[in-house]
Amino acid sequence: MQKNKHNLPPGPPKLPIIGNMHQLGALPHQSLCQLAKRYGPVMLLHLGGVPTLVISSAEAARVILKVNDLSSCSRPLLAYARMLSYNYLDIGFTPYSDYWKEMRKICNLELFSNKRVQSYRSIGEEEVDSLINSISQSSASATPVDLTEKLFSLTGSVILRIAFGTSFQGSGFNRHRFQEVAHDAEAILVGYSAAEFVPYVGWIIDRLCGLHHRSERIFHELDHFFQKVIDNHPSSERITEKDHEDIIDVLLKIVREQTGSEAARFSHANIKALLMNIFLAGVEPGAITMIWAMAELAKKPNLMKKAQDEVRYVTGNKGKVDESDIDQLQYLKMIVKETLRLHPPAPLLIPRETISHFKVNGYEIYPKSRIQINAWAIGRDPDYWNNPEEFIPERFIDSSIDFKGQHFELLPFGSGRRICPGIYMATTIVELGLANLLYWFDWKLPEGMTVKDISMEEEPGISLTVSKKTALNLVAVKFSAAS
Ligand code: HEM
Repeated sequence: MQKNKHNLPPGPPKLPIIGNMHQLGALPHQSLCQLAKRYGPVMLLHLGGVPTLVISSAEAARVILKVNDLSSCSRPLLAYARMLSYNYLDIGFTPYSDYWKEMRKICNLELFSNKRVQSYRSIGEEEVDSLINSISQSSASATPVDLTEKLFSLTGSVILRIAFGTSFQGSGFNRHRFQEVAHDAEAILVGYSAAEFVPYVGWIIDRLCGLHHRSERIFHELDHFFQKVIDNHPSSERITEKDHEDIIDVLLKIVREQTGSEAARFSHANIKALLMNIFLAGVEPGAITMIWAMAELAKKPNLMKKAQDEVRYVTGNKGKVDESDIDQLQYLKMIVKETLRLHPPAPLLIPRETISHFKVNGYEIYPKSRIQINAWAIGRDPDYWNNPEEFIPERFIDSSIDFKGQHFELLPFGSGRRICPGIYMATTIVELGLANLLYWFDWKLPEGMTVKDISMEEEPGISLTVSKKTALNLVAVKFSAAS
């Protein structure tokens, strides 16, 4: 197929069968960033038999995600996404189609609108309160707090209540297993399976390596959980007895209200496919962002102090940071932006596939090309950022740059038609969580540790999201004016 194509982007020479797979390393976004220094910001690799364009500059990302948004807004059919998305009935992994447009409309209007996120507000506040209470207990005994565990628990509890109307106790998952399943499912979704990249025999390799079996196990575990929570949902008459609708209530209502030719178009399988996306997107990326932010601040106590002064000044002696304070926390918002610049939780976004032909940087991009945008590399590009490796929230003072998809040097949520629809929901919980951690406690390093000992290494492995490799343990000292 490549033979009749001309003026393709440059890229490293490939090996038979595996192509450039061996060059991805344990942290593909980092290896690809290095390769881009040699071959340029529009680079062509072969992952097994699949030609893949890797984009590593803000300008090339703009040409793809804005100028050619419609041409580049599909998704490739990933081998294991088929299973986990109920045969592409979801929104995140389904190719561009009328079905995707319908699902996206439901997300934008019904599930993640500002109004809907506001209606979840009390859940976020209650879960943050219980996080603060549990940290207070460790603080009383001066034992280090495992913030990694606590923050995954926070996002897990919030998403369980908002989406599934349940809690850890009711879900049948313990907190550890919940996080493990989310992580495994993400790795399976975009992990480089042999079925994907090795023609004809790839599926045999996956079976021999146990990947196929592992995927089936995760799928059945989640499917069982989704079915159970759907079955436990009240009938239409009883919804009004609840103080708020969760996402399953909203989706069941859509199923019930289908009429005429629409009837049965949207069924339990569609709901479960969407729940799969919400489960995966809702738990890991938010927790990862808060963990990196706290690690960066623990490394720079002067910045931590500045953020604490701000939140304590704005909150005064109310004894609680609530969402109405968050708009005034300008420095905290800069910290979140800076964290997402250096540590985008999905460093290569979600792969795209082109629908029609266009050009980038003079190279021809053909239909059905796979595209990976390296948001991690773009966030560290010295052409756009001064001292790009340094954590400097102040760089956003007097800057209009944000992460809502209009500034291509900062793309943690992607851009264009496929931009993350959960941005508002995600930033709401990240800002609320961080503001409370900074308000209620001073954070110290465990006995014998110095700032140099805080590891900023990333967890190796091929997955949709990349987290901090080691748990973040800090000692919480209750701030006296807050007690
Ligand atoms: C810090 C938190 C989050 C980050 C960094 C993040 C990042 C992303 C990225 C990079 C994409 C792909 C965008 C593209 O292809 O251009 C995406 C898509 C998506 N995100 Fe998020 N996300 C976050 C939180 C959430 C939350 C809380 C939800 C909902 C509960 C959510 C739901 C989705 C969905 C459904 C898609 C697929 C959209 C589509 O393909 O049309 N995300 N997200």
